[in-house]
Amino acid sequence: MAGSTDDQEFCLREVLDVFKSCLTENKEVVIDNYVAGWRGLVRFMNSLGSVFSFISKDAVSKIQVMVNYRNGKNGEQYATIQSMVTYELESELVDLAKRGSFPESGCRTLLRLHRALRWLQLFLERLRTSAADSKTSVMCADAYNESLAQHHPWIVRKAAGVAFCALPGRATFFEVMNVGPPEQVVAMLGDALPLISEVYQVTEDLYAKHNLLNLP
Ligand SMILES: CCCCCCCCCCCCC/C=C/[C@@H](O)[C@H](COP(=O)(O)O)NC(=O)CCCCCCCCCCCCCCC
Repeated sequence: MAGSTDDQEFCLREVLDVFKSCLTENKEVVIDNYVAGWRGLVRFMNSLGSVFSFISKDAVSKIQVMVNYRNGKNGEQYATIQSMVTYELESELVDLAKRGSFPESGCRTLLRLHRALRWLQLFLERLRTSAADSKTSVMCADAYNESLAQHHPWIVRKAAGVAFCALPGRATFFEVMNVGPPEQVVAMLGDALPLISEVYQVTEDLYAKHNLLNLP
């Protein structure tokens, strides 16, 4: 990703721009860009401290599964989420009801990231509309409870709750984003959110159409 390979130069705008570039003209979601977006987010999360490492480890391993498919012999089939779904379903490479021969199918792996994208969308929307004295930990927990938490067992929810308490306050959080003064952060979020939401919705509709929203 141009310009954001160095932690010092990290800017969240560039990361969110990558999500903007995910959608092709005919509304397909490009996996390389989707995965690059997640990489940038993970880098941002790592810069917030090591309490988040259990979260980033899981995200990194899912990102790696997708990268391996892209680099594998059927890489072309994994160019977009749409082509992946078609390919994996037609070739019967997905465990549909319970985990079996394909515990790391592209479809189920991407579904985990997709659910996390819903968390991101809700969290960024809260950040965007928050007052200067709002608590990031509360915004993050609310977004999580409304989305990802519903798919996580108690122990993961508990650990996530502990990690959220370690989030820096809104002012510091905005500084780490490295986008500029708070008004600029808010404006940047306003630009980025509709596109992130669109990527989310296109994926959600595709998964719903193929009955893949509950893949084990
Ligand atoms: C900045 C604060 C970061 C808060 C992150 C909120 C998300 C909390 C997720 C907690 C996940 C705990 C780790 C374990 C997950 C897995 O059990 C679970 C299920 O996987 P399985 O079916 O293979 O077993 N995995 C998942 O649900 C995928 C989780 C992926 C999480 C990616 C989070 C990346 C966060 C990027 C933060 C960027 C913030 C930018 C805001 C300006």
